[in-house]
Amino acid sequence: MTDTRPGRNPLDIVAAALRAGFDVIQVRPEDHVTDREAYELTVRVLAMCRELGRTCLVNDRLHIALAAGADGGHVGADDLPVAAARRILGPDAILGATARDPQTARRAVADGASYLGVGPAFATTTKSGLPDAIGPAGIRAVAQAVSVPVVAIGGVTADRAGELYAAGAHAVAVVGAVSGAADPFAAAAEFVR
Ligand SMILES: Cc1ncc(COP(=O)(O)OP(=O)(O)O)c(N)n1
Ligand SMILES: Cc1nc(C(=O)O)sc1CCOP(=O)(O)O
Ligand SMILES: [Mg+2]
Repeated sequence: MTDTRPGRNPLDIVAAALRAGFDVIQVRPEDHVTDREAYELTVRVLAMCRELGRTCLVNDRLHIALAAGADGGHVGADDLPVAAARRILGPDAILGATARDPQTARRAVADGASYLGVGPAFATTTKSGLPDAIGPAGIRAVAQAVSVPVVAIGGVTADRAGELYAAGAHAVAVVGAVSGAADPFAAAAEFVR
């Protein structure tokens, strides 16, 4: 996931992550990023993904996903409802939804989510206001409740990703462990390894 916090260079990090073998990039423009900036970032990330046959999603701002021609988007509890997001993106787009418990997860899938972002797996400093970490057990509870892929998110490091896969995660999503690394390519490669 892109890191648009001040002082970060999201495009360089995305390039390193793609070079290391990441399959999916989610463009996640934070609130201070204008729509114009978010669109321009998405267009550039999408071009990098297309060149390598990887997938590009846009968080929250589905109009930008559509305008740029991205592969889909992601919504959470404060965003458009999943069913509305599905109507906007159409039947074939990838649509992720945040779910922290089995009941929310089942509802999101019924409303059209094609994968679920589940967390926070572990404590994170990247996003504030989150509930307590749910750990591998929380990931497992959701993974057992649905048949769509579960993406574990929140405080994920390469060292701890294995616990999440063992709990049923199909993938992990990461910001800080790659973006904040001294060598983002090496950090991303460690995840892939
Ligand atoms: C893969 C994935 N999982 C969860 C989220 C979080 O979405 P949300 O709860 O809407 O919070 P923001 O990312 O919008 O701040 C995500 N983006 N991606
Ligand atoms: C954006 C986001 N959403 C979360 C959730 O639990 O919904 S955790 C999170 C932050 C992910 O960043 P990092 O890999 O640096 O912890
Ligand atoms: Mg959101």
